[in-house]
Amino acid sequence: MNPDPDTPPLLEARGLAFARNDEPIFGPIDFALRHGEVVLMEGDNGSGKTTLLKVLSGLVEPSAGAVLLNGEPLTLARLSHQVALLGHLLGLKGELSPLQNLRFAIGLGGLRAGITPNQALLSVGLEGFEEVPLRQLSAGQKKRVALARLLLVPAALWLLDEPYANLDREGIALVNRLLEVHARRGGAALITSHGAYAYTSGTPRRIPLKAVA
Ligand SMILES: Nc1ncnc2c1ncn2[C@@H]1O[C@H](COP(=O)(O)OP(=O)(O)OP(=O)(O)O)[C@@H](O)[C@H]1O
Repeated sequence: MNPDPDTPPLLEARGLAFARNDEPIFGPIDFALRHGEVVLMEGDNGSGKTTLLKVLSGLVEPSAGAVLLNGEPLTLARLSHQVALLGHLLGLKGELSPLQNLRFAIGLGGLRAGITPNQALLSVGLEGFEEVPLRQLSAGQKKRVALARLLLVPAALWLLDEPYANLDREGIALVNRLLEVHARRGGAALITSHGAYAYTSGTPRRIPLKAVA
C-alpha cells in the first residue's frame, strides 16, 4: 500500500525518551510509522524495546517527548480501540477458555467487522481448543490465542513484543501472514526483536534502539 503523503503517520514518536529513577533507558528517539508499514525495532537485551512499547501503548508515561496517533496526542480513550499490544505477558486469563478470553478482549477493544471469535481461533490453528481452560494450553498455543485477539480487535496499530517467541515454524509463518494482511488493509505494526527475527515479507524498515550508556 502506498502511503498518502498528506495523511499523518499512524504513529509518530517525537523526541521520545524514558528514564527510570533518573537513569536514562532510551531516547530521545524520533520515528514515524505509516499506514501499511511493518517496522522492526531492533536492540540488544536491555536496550529498552519492551519499555518503548509500554510508552507507545500508554502503559507508562515518557520522561520527555510525545506520542502521536494519526497526528493527534495519545489519549486513553483512543488507545483501547486504536492500539493493540502483544507483550511478553500475553494479558490472557488462565482460568478462562480461549473463547472467553477473546470475548473479554472484544468487550474492551471492540470487534472488527466480518470476523467472529470462533473464526479467529480457526485462523490461528486452535480449532478444538475453544473451550479448554487456557492454563492447560502450551506456551505456543497461548501465544496463538493472543494472535487471534489481534485478528478480532479493530486496532490499526499493532505493537508486538517478540511476536515469534515460543512459536514453531508454522506459527512463525502464521505471524507473517497476519502481518501481511494487516499491512495490506492499511494497518501498521511495530515489532521488537533482539536479532532472531523471522519476518520474511520483503525487507522491513529497521529502527535501531541503543541502550543509553
Ligand atoms: N520494572 C522494572 N524496574 C526496573 N528496571 C527495569 C524494569 N523493567 C525493565 N527495567 C530495566 O530497563 C532496561 C530496559 O528493559 P527492557 O525490558 O525495556 O529491555 P528490552 O530491550 O526489551 O530487553 P530484552 O531484549 O531482554 O527483552 C533494562 O536495563 C532493565 O533492567
